[in-house]
Amino acid sequence: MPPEEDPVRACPETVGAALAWARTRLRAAGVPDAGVDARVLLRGVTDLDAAAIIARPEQALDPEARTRYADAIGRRETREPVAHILGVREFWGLMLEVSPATLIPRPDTETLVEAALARVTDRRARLRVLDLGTGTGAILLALLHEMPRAEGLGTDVSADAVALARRNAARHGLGPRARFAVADWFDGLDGTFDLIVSNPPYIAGGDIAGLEPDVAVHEPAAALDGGTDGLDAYRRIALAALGHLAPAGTLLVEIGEGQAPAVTEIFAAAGLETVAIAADLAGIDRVIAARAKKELGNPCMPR
Ligand SMILES: C[S@@+](CC[C@H](N)C(=O)[O-])C[C@H]1O[C@@H](n2cnc3c(N)ncnc32)[C@H](O)[C@@H]1O
Repeated sequence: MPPEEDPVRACPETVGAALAWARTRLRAAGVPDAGVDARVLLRGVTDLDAAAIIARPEQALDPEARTRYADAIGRRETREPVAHILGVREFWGLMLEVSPATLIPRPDTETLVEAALARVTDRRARLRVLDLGTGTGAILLALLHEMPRAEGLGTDVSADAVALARRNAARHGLGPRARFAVADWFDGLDGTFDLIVSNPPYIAGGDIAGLEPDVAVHEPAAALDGGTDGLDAYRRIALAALGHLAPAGTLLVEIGEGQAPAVTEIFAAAGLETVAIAADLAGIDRVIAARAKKELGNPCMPR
C-alpha cells in the first residue's frame, strides 16, 4: 500500500503532530470548524481527554489509534458529520446514539426543552408528553429525565428513527416511561397530552441544496424538508393538535428563523393561541408555545 493510503503511516505519531495534520486536511476539505472537529474526533477515537490533548502534545498515539483517527478524518473530509462518525451526540446532558435515519440533535432544540419545562409548575406531576417527529428521542427523553413521574409517547414517520429512540430511552433507563410508535403526525394516535412538543422539518424544500453538505447530503430529507415554504408540518400539526391537548395543555414547536409570525397565524386559524415565544442563545425566535383559546384549569399547567 502506498504510504499516503496507509492510515497508520499517513497519521503522524504524536498527539500534537496528528492534530496539526488533521486540521490541515479538514481545512483543505472546506470543513468550517476544522480545529474543533480535529480535537473532538481525536478524543472520540482515543481515551484521551481534552486536558491530556492540550497538556501533552508530545505523547505518542499507538498504531490502532492512528488508524482509527486517520479513518475518522478521512470520513470527515467527505463532510460526514462528526456525530455520525462517532455514533453519538450529547443533548441536554444525555449521550444519545445517532444515525443517518434522523436529525442529529442540535443545541438550539434545548430551547424547546427549556420552554416546555418553564410551562410546568410541578415537575413531579404525572404529566403526559407527546413528542411528534421524535427522531433520536432527544426532546422526549430530556423532558422525562427532568420530570421523574411523567410518561411520554414519541412518534416518527421513520421506523428506523423510532427504533433508535427506543434504544436511547433504554440507554438512559427511561424505557418504562417512554413509548414509541411509527405515525404520520397525529394519524392513528389516541388520547390527550399535557405537553405536545415537536421539532418538525421546517426548511423550505428549495433551500436544502444550499445548506452545508454535512446537512444537505448526510441528514435525511424527511428531517429537514418542510415543503415549499417550510411550513407544511405546522399546518398538519395545527389541524389535529386541539383534539389531543389535555385541558390547559400546551403545544410547543421549534421554528426556523423568521417563521414566528406565520406559525402564530397558522395556529390561530386552528384555534390555538400563542402564549409565549422563546429565543435561542443567538436571540433568534426558536420556539412557539400555544394553548387552546379556551380551556379548563389544570393546577400543574398554569396559563
Ligand atoms: C427536525 S427532525 C427532529 C428530530 C428530533 N425531534 C430532534 O429534535 O432532534 C424532524 C423529525 O420529524 C420526522 N418526521 C418527518 N415527517 C413526519 C411525519 N409526517 N410524521 C411524523 N414524523 C415526521 C422526521 O423523520 C424527523 O425525525
